[in-house]
Amino acid sequence: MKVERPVPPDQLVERILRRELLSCAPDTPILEAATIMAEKRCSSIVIVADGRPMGIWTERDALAVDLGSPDAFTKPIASVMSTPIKTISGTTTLGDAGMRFQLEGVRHFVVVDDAGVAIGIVSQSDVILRHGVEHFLVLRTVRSAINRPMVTIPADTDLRNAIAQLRSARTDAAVVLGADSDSHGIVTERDVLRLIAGRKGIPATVGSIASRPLISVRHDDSLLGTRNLLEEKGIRHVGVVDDAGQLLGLLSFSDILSTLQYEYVHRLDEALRERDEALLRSRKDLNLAHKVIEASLDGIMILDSHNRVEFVNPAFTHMTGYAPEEIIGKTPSILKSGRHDDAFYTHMYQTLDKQDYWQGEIWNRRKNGEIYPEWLTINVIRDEDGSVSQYAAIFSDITERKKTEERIKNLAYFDVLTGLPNRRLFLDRLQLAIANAHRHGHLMAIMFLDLDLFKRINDSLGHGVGDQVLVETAARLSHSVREGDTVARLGGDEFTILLPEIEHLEDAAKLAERVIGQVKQPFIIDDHELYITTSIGIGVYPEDGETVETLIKNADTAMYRAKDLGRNSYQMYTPAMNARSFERLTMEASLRHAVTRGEFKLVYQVKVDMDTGRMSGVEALVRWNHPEMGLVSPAVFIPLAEDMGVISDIGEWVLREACKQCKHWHDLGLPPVRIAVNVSALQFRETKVPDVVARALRDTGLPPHFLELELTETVLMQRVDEVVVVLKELRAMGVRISIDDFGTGYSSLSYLKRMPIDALKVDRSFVNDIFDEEDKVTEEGAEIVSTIISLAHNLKLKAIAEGVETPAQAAFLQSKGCDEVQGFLISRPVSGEDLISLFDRDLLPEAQE
Ligand SMILES: Nc1nc2c(ncn2[C@@H]2O[C@@H]3COP(=O)(O)O[C@H]4[C@@H](O)[C@H](n5cnc6c(=O)[nH]c(N)nc65)O[C@@H]4COP(=O)(O)O[C@H]3[C@H]2O)c(=O)[nH]1
Repeated sequence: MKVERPVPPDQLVERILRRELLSCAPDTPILEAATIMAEKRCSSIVIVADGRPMGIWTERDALAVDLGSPDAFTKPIASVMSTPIKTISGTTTLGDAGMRFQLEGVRHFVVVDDAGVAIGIVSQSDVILRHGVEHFLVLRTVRSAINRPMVTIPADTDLRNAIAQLRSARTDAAVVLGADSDSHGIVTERDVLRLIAGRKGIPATVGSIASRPLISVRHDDSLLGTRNLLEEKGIRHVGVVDDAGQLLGLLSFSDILSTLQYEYVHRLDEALRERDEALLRSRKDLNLAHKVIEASLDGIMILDSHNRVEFVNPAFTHMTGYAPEEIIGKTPSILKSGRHDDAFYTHMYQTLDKQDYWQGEIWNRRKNGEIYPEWLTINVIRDEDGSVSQYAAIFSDITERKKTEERIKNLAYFDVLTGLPNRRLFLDRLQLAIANAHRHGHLMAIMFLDLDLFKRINDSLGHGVGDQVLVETAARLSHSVREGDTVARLGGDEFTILLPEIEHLEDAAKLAERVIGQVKQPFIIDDHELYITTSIGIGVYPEDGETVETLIKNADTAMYRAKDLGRNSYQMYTPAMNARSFERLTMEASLRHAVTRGEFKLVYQVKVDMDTGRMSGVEALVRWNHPEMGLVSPAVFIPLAEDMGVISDIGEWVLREACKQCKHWHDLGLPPVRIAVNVSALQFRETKVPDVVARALRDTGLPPHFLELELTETVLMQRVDEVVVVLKELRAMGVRISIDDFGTGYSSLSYLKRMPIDALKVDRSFVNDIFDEEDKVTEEGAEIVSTIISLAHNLKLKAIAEGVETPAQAAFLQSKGCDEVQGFLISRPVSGEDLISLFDRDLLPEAQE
């Protein structure tokens, strides 16, 4: 009995069958069949006709042969074989085979192939012993395996009688009793078979064929040792003796098997139950996996080992546009976008080969031709033997993600409104340009640009128009520069130009002139014709700074210098400028406290009635008397105050002070005069002007019709309807309204008509342009002034000219019907005290002459 290496229960019977099948034809004489079996020490022979097993004849059947009848040995085996024969397919698993042995109560199956041809035999012991029994046998004693009564036959018993006893006891062996225990022997079915095969005549008593001595083991020996003994001796039975050496019974190999059988069947049941549970589990798992794959938002594609599509899920179809039937059986190359070269795919397959895994971004093509990016993961699925069985590809469409990334990148480096590089990108490029210039020893330059009075456009025409101006400016700047130069927007109306390489300083200056010329061209936006100018500061590497910070600071300073010097121009940086910007900083700090510290004062400039030559009114002009800097011009600090958000405080102080002064003149008994106060556009927007005015009038006691507010044109074009309401309110109080600097803004006739105003003030730049340097009337200057005057009259408004410096200008204005004039010709702005001397006098120069 050979115990083989344990074989798993899902292995097939064909792996363990014994292929030397003892077989014979149906007409084989019993004698011959018995001889074959005895020689081969085999317990059965299969009777085969045309290759098919018909029946079986076993050692047990040999007991049925009538040994007394000589014909019995020559009878054909077919007449005594057991039939039908039980067969089992070679592809049955050992687990299932074990079950069949148990259920059908047989000890052998003839193994057949698919065509039913006998290919071998398998016994129950073959199956059981393949399952690894040592650990079990070692624990059991011999006594526990004895499960049937011992048959004993005295040695002198007639042989045929003895065989009959074996048959009736349904046992394969019996103890042949000798005179004492040492002379006991054993007789088995095999002995009977040998007798038939021997053809030597039949002995009379069983004692003559018994094998002696009867090999015995002790009752408490382990079954494993006994099994080994049986194997070693090549026998199938042993006697079992107790401690006293008394024979207790016979133990056969099949007894050991029966003992094992219970355990085996138990284990088999357990294995089967486990298998069923595992099957159920895996069926559930499969079901779950199927549902997950179907519902997955990721596209899933399974390819066979030849790279042909086996399966795709609905998400695949959704993303690629290919229905399963359109792609199954094809290779995935149908999805190729053409964006990747062969090297890309080669690398992918090499990685898959090496690592069984590839992940990355890939561009594919949908059925509609659209190319899209996907994030793809491919896993190689291998068989147990390691060969590739499938590829599983899982992917998601990352079009949106890529767009977002792109947007984020753009947001990080580009200005959303104009599409120009933003501050960060500009700084990156500047850093690079400095390094390059340093390495190659060449010059480079940056320009800082700021649109002059851009705030006015925003304030008057709204941010929509302002934005369009910025976009158009960006385009003009981009067209003005060379390839390789960078135009960037730093924010608001601030732009920069980076010239990474210039030969001479003049190159930068020339570009600045070109840019100024470009920006000066009219902007046509939403029916508005806008005239814009720009101030530019230039910083050159290495003269004006060798680091990003100093270059930027100095170009910025140069730009402010350009603005201070009258805008619409450029300035190259000079070290002296830094002193100025320092000045600006100090000025900002002091301006915050100027009102509370009482550093402001008002001066007054008269307006003269052209018809009478008498004072018709007075304009209050603010002055800042800075403790260190001295008198600072409002043209400098008013824009600063607007930027800093302190204009309304200053404005309110001016208003109260002016009203107080005017009331004071009245109280002095001087001829009652009207006082005009400037209100900045920002102040107009930020405060409730009628409330502030009402408070100032009430607190000072000045009657409202002696107060006039001078508003700039830009005020009129803020939210028009609201402005009209406020102006009407002021007019209803009795306050007069005039429009200052008329002609420099963008007011249209239709707006003007709707505005409740009293006068237009012709800007002094136009008055200045009436005559050229040789005192000749200029066509254009004269024309503009005449037009404004007639416009005012057409609208039933007074026309007032400011900045009148010469008698000729005054005469011209008078000839055009201008109602009032104001200017150095008549009087510079003077203190409230000094103004007293101007009352009640003819102030026009002709009258003086
Ligand atoms: N070249 C020349 N200039 C003349 C002549 N006659 C008068 N001026 C100047 O022209 C400016 C007239 O005031 P504006 O156009 O309202 O222009 C004012 C006004 O817009 C603003 N401003 C002055 N005071 C105030 C104020 O109290 N509040 C507000 N919001 N702005 C003020 O500052 C601007 C400048 O004021 P100022 O420096 O006082 O300058 C004054 C005045 O000194 C002349 O014949 N020739």
